[in-house]
Formats: sequence, structure tokens, C-alpha cells
Amino acid sequence: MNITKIDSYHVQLPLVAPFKTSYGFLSHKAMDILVVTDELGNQGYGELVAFEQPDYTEETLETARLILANHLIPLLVQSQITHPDDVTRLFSVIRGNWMAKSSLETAIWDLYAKRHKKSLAELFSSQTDKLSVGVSIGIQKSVQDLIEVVSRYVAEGYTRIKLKIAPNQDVDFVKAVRSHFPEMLLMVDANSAYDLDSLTIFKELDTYQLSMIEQPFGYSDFLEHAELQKNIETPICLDENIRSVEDVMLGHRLGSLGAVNLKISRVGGVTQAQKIVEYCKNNGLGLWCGGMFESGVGRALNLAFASQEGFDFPGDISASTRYFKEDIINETFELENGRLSVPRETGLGVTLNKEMLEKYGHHHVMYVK
Ligand SMILES: O=C(O)CCC(=O)C1=CC=C[C@@H](O)[C@@H]1C(=O)O
Ligand SMILES: [Mg+2]
Repeated sequence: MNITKIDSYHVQLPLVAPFKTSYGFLSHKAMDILVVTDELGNQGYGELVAFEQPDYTEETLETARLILANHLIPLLVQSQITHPDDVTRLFSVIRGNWMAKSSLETAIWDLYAKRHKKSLAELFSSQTDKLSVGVSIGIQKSVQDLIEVVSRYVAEGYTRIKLKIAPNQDVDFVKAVRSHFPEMLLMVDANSAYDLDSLTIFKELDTYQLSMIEQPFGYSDFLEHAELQKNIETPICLDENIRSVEDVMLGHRLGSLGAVNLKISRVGGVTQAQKIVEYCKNNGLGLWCGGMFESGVGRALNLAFASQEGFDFPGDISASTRYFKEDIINETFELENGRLSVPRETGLGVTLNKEMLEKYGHHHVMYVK
């Protein structure tokens, strides 16, 4: 394929409700939408999901833009690409910068699918048209507020709830939600807020039939996670630790994890994510699709990818309205009996809404042949 142009839209969408985690507070989500055009006029979309602050991973929107402009785009346009897997190989000379890589790699996947007149769901061997999804809930001011928020999402149909926790905002919150919803698939995510000194907290959390505990310790704490896993039965799920299939193998061999939160963007794109799917499938590890407060572009990709065999737990891929009042695509993802429809049109199966892009974004040209 011959790339003739790369555009980028810097978008900022206000969140319907602010989101509090153990490490920060989000009131809007910024993202860049890349549009890669080929010689036939096909356009592939990719979403750069990095945050503005380097507090979840090292990357930020600014660092990723720099890596794209100075390194990844020059590499891509100088090379002959026939399949998206070529992009991963090409980018392997550049270390890290997974989200920057993923934004371009996923745009090439969309472009490739459109050139072949196939949906991404088809390319990913999707197994279903409807996917059960979950919701991730930020830290609330009080137990009562949390119960209200959870009740609202349960009434909307979500079948899996993920609660954000932090020191002193953990056991009481989980206890209350569990007693209101005894059967609910429930899990917690600490975003690295604890260390092994908090063992007693985790032993207590272990008694609430949680499906998993996500990222209790630091992002390179494989050994500490293994030590914790020896002391509790609830599977540990790693998020921030996992940047590649090698990280999953390391965590598995050490006994640091029982499940993986797979975010395509955090591991550099679809090709690397696919390796993780295979590894988890072959080694009996739990697997589900995480979210990055994506716009409809990233959401469509997550839905198509998570509809393949191997994903065994509802992901953080909520309905469009859970995040934003208005989105930058024309389609909407609506919850029906706790499930979202997997797009079936060619490529990602979504189209950009020019009016919304103008309202919430700024246009930049990154490359012209
Ligand atoms: O996209 C979503 O539904 C939100 C997912 C979510 O909880 C997170 C996204 C990005 C960083 C974190 O705050 C958190 C996570 O750790 O999974
Ligand atoms: Mg997480």
C-alpha cells in the first residue's frame, strides 16, 4: 500500500462525569485521531489514547506526537507495507512508545481491512455480533454515593462492575457494594496504589468473591505481585505491568498474575495484542479488554478485537453515553441487555463526524507525499 497523506485531529471531549482514580482526576479526555490515506483514497483511522499527564504510563500525548512526527511516520512512509504485521516489525527498532506505535499501527489495520473490503471483526475472526461489556467506576466521595452510581449502571444493564480503589477507600466500599449486589461480577483496580505492607487489606478483599484484583502494586513489581498472589486466592490481574507478550510470560512464570487486562494501545498495537491473546488462551490465563476512555474510533476497535475467541470476561468497553455527551463518530454504541453490537461494516465500521471534529478538535497535517 502507498501512503499519500496522514492527518491528525487533536480532540478534547468533556466527560459526562469526572473520573477519580488512586493517581489522579480526569474531567475531560484528550485524544488524537489519525487519518491515513492511501493511493486509492481509502482512509484508515487510528486513535492515540495517551493521557496528557505521564501518570498512568510514561507516554503523554505530547511525547507520542513527537515520536510519531520524528520517527514513526518517516519510517512508515519510506517502507513498503503489504500487511499490518509489517508495521510492528518496522517499528521494533524504536523502543517503548507503545501508544504512539499503536495509533499508527491500528490506522494501518483499518486501512488494510478497507482495501480488502473486510470488516476488522472479520479479520480478527470475531465469534459474536454482541459482546457483554462492563463498566469502570471511579472513586466516589462516600459509600452511599458509590452504591447509587453502581445501582444506576446495573439498572442500565452492565453485568460486570470494576471499582477503583485507593488506601482508605477500599474495604468498606467493596463490602457495601458486595452486600447490595451479592451475585454481581465485581472486581477492583488499585492502579499501583499499594505495596506489600498492605497485605492485610488484600487478605480482607480476598473474602468478597471478587473476580480479580487489578494492578495492586507498582508497574514493575512482578516479584511483589507474585508474593501477594501466594497469599490470596483472588486472581491478580496486571494492567500497567504488561507492555508485551514477554511481560505476560514473565508474570505467568513468576506466578504474579492470573489474568490480563489487555489494552491494544498499551502493547503497541493489534499484532502484539494478538500474541497476548494466543498466550493467554494456551496457558489458561484470564483475558479481557481494557479501555482508555476512547472515542468511538478506539471503542470500535476494542469491540471488534474483543469479539474473538480467548476473551473470557466482559471488558471496559462501555456504551458511548457512559463517557461523552457527544462523540466524533456518526454511529453510537448503545447497550442492549448489557451488550454492545460489534461493528460489521468494512474496516472499523465507523465514520468520522466532521462537524463534531470541528467542534471538539483541531486539524493538523502530519505528512503529504
Ligand atoms: O475506558 C474505560 O472504560 C476506563 C477504563 C479505566 O478504568 C482506565 C483507563 C485508563 C487508566 C486507568 O484510569 C483505568 C485503568 O487502569 O484501567
Ligand atoms: Mg487498570
